Amino acid sequence: MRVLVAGGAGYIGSVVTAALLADGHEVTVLDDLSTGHADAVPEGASFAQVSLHDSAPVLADVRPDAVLHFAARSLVGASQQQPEDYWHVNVGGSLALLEAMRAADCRRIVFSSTAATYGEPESVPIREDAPTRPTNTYGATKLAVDQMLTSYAVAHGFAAVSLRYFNVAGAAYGLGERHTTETHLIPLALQVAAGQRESLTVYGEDYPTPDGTCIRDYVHVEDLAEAHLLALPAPAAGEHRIYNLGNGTGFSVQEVVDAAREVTGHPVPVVLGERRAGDPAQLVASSDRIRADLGWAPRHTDLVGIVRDAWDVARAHRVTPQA
Ligand SMILES: NC(=O)c1ccc[n+]([C@@H]2O[C@H](COP(=O)([O-])OP(=O)(O)OC[C@H]3O[C@@H](n4cnc5c(N)ncnc54)[C@H](O)[C@@H]3O)[C@@H](O)[C@H]2O)c1
Ligand SMILES: O=c1ccn([C@@H]2O[C@H](COP(=O)(O)OP(=O)(O)O[C@H]3O[C@H](CO)[C@H](O)[C@H](O)[C@H]3O)[C@@H](O)[C@H]2O)c(=O)[nH]1
Repeated sequence: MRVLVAGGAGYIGSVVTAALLADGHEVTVLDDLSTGHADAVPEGASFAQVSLHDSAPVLADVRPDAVLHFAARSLVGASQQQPEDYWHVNVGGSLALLEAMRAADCRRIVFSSTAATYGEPESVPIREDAPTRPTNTYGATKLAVDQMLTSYAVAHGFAAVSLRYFNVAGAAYGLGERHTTETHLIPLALQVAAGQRESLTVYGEDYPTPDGTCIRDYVHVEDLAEAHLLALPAPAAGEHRIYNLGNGTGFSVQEVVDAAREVTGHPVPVVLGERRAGDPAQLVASSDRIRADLGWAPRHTDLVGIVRDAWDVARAHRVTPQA
């Protein structure tokens, strides 16, 4: 297929671009480099430094068979401070992209949705038929795009898949997480291990979990890439599917810190902090639907292995020069 990857210079988009190329697809990356890196675009992909809002000429020129849409603002805290930026990029940008697709007669799309569309869960593991009650603007904007896709499928014959990622982690194809503003637990713990930060603040130790710290579902980015390859041809015209993507197992913040110590062999000093607003005690996905429909099965489910892959690539990028 000829595929356009919006946001392919970012963490997940670059890994999926590499997987698409390895699978024999022709790839054009569209990215404004607002949080991505030009050198993350894998060799073999064409690159257009263009915003979602100005994507029409690129779509008209490339005439892709399908679009994979990763481009977004995705910091939960910032979404509460600057909601306008999140509605503009995530919703306005996605609408511009869908209209550019329609004009170029491309109606197949896989979209990066999120566990944040569910909000505080009533029960875990979380299934796709759970209520969607986002507790922050980021989750609300992603849910709005999911709904946009449903209506484009019904009205305009789009074949669409929303993949609701839980906590994406690890590295593949030499590509890992390199966010200038890093808020995610695993890269932060590894920066502490590398001596780039003094300590890691653990946001709360009094949750109703076995060790008192929050439990999350860390899914390896390589397993996520595999899910995109399976999802791409799956829906028929007029169909919008929604799939959760998680590891199936939850790990606590304390277990992540222990894994970071084990993998790196360095101390990871920890400071106990307040709970972070809006953090549910436990978020774990049921990925039964994508397993049943598409035969997806995560292969890199071991936490130490996930942390090791992240560490190896971070070191190779000299993000952790002391290591
Ligand atoms: N990392 C996670 O754990 C996680 C979890 C759930 C969902 N997601 C979603 O997955 C997607 C990828 O996440 P990531 O961690 O790789 O983020 P990232 O910031 O590394 O990648 C996003 C990419 O989109 C680009 N971009 C942003 N706005 C753009 C615009 N207006 N026009 C063109 N390009 C634009 C950025 O430059 C960047 O390269 C996002 O949509 C995010 O919301 C991520
Ligand atoms: O310095 C830190 C950073 C994180 N945490 C804790 O570690 C866990 C994981 O936090 P992350 O920030 O790495 O990830 P989140 O679970 O907050 O966010 C993830 O899930 C969200 C849905 O709730 C969104 O989908 C988001 O994009 C995705 O990264 C949380 O319990 C958090 O409180 C700490 O204790 N200290």
